Amino acid sequence: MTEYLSVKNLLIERDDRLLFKNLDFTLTAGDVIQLVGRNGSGKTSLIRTLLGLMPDFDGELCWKGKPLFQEKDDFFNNLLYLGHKASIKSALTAKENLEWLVAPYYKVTDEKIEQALSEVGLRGYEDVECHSMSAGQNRRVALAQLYLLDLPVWILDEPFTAIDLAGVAQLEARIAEHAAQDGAVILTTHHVLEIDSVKRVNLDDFAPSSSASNAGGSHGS
Ligand SMILES: Nc1ncnc2c1ncn2[C@@H]1O[C@H](COP(=O)(O)OP(=O)(O)OP(=O)(O)O)[C@@H](O)[C@H]1O
Repeated sequence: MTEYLSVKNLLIERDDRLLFKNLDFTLTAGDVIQLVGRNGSGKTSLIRTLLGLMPDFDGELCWKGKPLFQEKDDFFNNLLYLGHKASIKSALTAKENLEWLVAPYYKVTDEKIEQALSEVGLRGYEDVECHSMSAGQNRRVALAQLYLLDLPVWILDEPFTAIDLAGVAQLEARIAEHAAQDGAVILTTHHVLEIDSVKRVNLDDFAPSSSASNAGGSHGS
């Protein structure tokens, strides 16, 4: 099984305030890791650190066993990242947004985009400008990337935001399907996920006052 990411003895501070320390986990093919923790515990900060956007940290981050930032081209070539904002341009149509979002990877056909939009419940919305769609529909346009891009590692920050119950169930099914096909997923959400064998990493366990953090850490599943 490919070991994609490993996080060893990670410590992150923001504005001189310790968020967590002694954090350890690995992301292997087939894994779904749910980052949990109270508001402000550092879930997004951890994701930003993995993406290289917060370079001040202590600890070791590896991609396929080698230092992550030496391997960042391979990492980014294998990564689908969806941030907690949907990253949708309101002046563009659903189809134009998806063309723009997948352009760094490859050119997709209109048919593939239509299929992906149909998967997220937006059949017939291809040529609708996103400013005239709801928040949940905008999120669904972004989520259509999960049906378009063939990338093994997904990092999804609050992907369920604004999504209705049926959409949540469908997204959970897509995540489980990806993992079953040897993909790997890290996501943040406050939802209780209906996905078998999801591993939970609770950042509260690694917060400064926590005994796990002081004792060297562990992660639950
Ligand atoms: N833009 C920022 N500049 C400085 N500090 C920030 C910024 N955003 C967040 N922080 C600090 O970093 C800490 C961690 O924030 P982060 O967004 O990583 O938490 P989170 O676990 O993702 O929270 P939530 O569950 O509310 O999304 C917060 O307690 C906050 O004090």
